[in-house]
Amino acid sequence: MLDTQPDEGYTTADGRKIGGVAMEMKNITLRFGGVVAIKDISFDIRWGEVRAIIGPNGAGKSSMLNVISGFYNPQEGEVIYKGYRRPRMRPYQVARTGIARTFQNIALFEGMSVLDNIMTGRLNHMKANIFQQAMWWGKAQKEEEENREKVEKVIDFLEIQHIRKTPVARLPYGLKKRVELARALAAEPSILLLDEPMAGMNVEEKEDMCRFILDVNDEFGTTIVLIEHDMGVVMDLSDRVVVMDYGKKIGDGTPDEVRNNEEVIKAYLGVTDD
Ligand SMILES: Nc1ncnc2c1ncn2[C@@H]1O[C@H](COP(=O)(O)OP(=O)(O)OP(=O)(O)O)[C@@H](O)[C@H]1O
Repeated sequence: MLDTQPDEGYTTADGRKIGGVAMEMKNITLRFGGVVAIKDISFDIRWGEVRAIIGPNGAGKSSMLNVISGFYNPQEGEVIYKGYRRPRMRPYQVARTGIARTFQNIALFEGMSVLDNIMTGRLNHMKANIFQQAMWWGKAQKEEEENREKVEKVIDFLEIQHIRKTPVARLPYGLKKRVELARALAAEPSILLLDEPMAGMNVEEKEDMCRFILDVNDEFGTTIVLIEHDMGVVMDLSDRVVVMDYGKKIGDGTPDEVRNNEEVIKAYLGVTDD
């Protein structure tokens, strides 16, 4: 059943067109035993948007990303995706609906090359069965070529040609994070979820990552939902920001609106009276 009507979206201050609602989180509550990680939170994500989720440690941000990616199913509330209520799904099923993610702690195959790691991002696009793959028959061969082509495009885009054969274990932290982004992008997602993409990076690595995130959004029109602690980064990158605190939503709006929200200032930005 259609729960949301498509609407026109809006135009950002810098002239980018943001589309209608892609996903709506409606009254989401998520509990772990006695701990309420998310309390009755609602917000939406629009096509083409860079949407940030911020908040202090333990606010429930990762839990929210895990609800979006299907890793957790909330006890209460609904996820409306593309106008339809999403049934309970497992993460791989959600991935097939065009949602890819990166993790707070890098989750790559350390012993495998960069190229092979990124190829695993194409798994959802592989349809040929094992027998066809083993025999290298038509369909499997064509599929393999297509997958390689897509992966090479991502490698070029993220400027990691020089390390394509390097085992991930040998890479510095910033490049590992970029490879993780590459693997998520190889899935050609409509919505990309980034859990603290800049965490642990030095200034230069952060600048690179910011540029790549904006380029992905611009070039492929990918909708991006990101959790980030660096407020400068959040304010620079995001079109709209959801602010969480102790599992509740305490703010939602443009970076400027959020920056000037009294509750947010008190709870999160920690501005003192002097
Ligand atoms: N798998 C789990 N089992 C039990 N409690 C959990 C689980 N995952 C999260 N929590 C609890 O839910 C609350 C929200 O945690 P969550 O990791 O979502 O917060 P966060 O805002 O992402 O924090 P951080 O910024 O530190 O990553 C915390 O109290 C946390 O201890």
